[in-house]
Amino acid sequence: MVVAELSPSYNKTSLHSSQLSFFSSRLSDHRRISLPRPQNGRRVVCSVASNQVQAPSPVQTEEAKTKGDCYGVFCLTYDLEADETKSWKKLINIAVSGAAGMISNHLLFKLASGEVFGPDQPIALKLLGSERSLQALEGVAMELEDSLFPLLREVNIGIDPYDVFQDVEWALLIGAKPRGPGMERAGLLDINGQIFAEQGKALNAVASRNVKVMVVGNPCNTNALICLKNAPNIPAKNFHALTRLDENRAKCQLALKAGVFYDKVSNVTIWGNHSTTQVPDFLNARINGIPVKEVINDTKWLEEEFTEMVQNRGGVLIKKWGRSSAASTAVSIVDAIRSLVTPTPEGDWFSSGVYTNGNPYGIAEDLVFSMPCRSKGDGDYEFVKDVIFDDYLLRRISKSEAELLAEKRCVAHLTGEGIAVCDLPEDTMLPGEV
Ligand SMILES: NC(=O)C1=CN([C@@H]2O[C@H](COP(=O)(O)OP(=O)(O)OC[C@H]3O[C@@H](n4cnc5c(N)ncnc54)[C@H](OP(=O)(O)O)[C@@H]3O)[C@@H](O)[C@H]2O)C=CC1
Ligand SMILES: O=C([O-])CC(=O)C(=O)O
Repeated sequence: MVVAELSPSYNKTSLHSSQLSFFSSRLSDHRRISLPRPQNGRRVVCSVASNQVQAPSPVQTEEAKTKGDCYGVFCLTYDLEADETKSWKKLINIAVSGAAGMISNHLLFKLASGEVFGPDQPIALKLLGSERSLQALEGVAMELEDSLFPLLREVNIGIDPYDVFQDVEWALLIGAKPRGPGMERAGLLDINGQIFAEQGKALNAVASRNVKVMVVGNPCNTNALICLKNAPNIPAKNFHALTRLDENRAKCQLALKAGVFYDKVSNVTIWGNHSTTQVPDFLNARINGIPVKEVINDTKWLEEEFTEMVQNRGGVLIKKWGRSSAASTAVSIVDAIRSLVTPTPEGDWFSSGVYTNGNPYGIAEDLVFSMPCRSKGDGDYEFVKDVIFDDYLLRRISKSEAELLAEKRCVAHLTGEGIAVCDLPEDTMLPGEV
């Protein structure tokens, strides 16, 4: 009996799910919770169907028949085709790791509301946690249930990336160990690198072949590099390290200095690593379409105060707030995804940490480096060609490049490139560590 194998947390979730009778008649719902493999290796997949009136009849579909260890009502699958969802797009699967963490707590609700992928895009959320967070993940799933999001068609929680990443079209990799007091950057690179090596392998094995991967967990550039190296069957171009928060921070500071609202600031690139060596580019940035240096006639402020303010913004916020940026990070993940699924406005661009092979800027190949990108809105992107450089910008970019090359040597054991040599030029900080 499957029921006998289930943990108390399972029962709690299933009970709760049955309370979904408030769901409108239009919203036939189908949710799954995949729990860790029990000791005997049998996987439990539970789906919970909920409806109030005129519900489509539950049917034993092929999928249901193959569910194996399902029990009673959890084996039922509703026929979504029979539902009033014909004007909706095909459901997409989105995995989120660190789903019980602070950033996810903001992000998941934005994803489920339609704010990210649009009001006609139903989604399935696949939440990846760990033994320590499984119960918290159930709490997250309960809050998602209680929010009655029409577009949220499935929620699946699990701790095995090979289950959770099955067929995902987007993987938002947020979970990572925070750097604790006294921990060297090399130690963080190794611990988190192992998480991302494992997740890269899992994506390679079971995700959609064109999955787009957004790495948020720090140190995100090198984590993204490790992840893509462990996923050779997925195009390296599909991996991103989140530097959009840095871009947003830079836009805010430029707007403040110029006395304009921040929607007037465009063409802001963050170059390099998501660390204190990152380079917010004021040379190519524009305010009201005019080069920033013509609007803010204060090179010393731009080179020193502005640059350091952006580089250190995360740390200053932690000192005030007592925890790292979570809401604004979630907003920036939304921005980063939307920049890939909607066409970039004419003449503008966005920053993302992407694979350097084929870049037109002379940046060393085989790194994940933040650069200016443009998208047609098809999930893909291209490098921006019309950017200019001066000595200051090149010098700063080289410093961030050197840091990422050193980080790469430090994780060679995780990228299949031999023995790691960890000789970091200086123990640089994450933006939140300063
Ligand atoms: N790129 C960017 O711009 C930014 C990146 N970040 C980074 O995003 C990540 C997540 O931040 P946030 O959501 O605030 O963090 P939280 O601490 O709230 O959540 C992090 C999650 O990471 C998971 N985790 C994975 N491995 C470990 C481990 N060994 N020890 C502890 N937790 C682990 C935990 O989930 P579980 O137990 O389920 O695995 C935890 O819920 C961090 O790495 C942070 O530095 C933050 C802000 C900006
Ligand atoms: O260091 C952290 O965890 C937070 C971070 O990346 C940021 O605020 O940019």
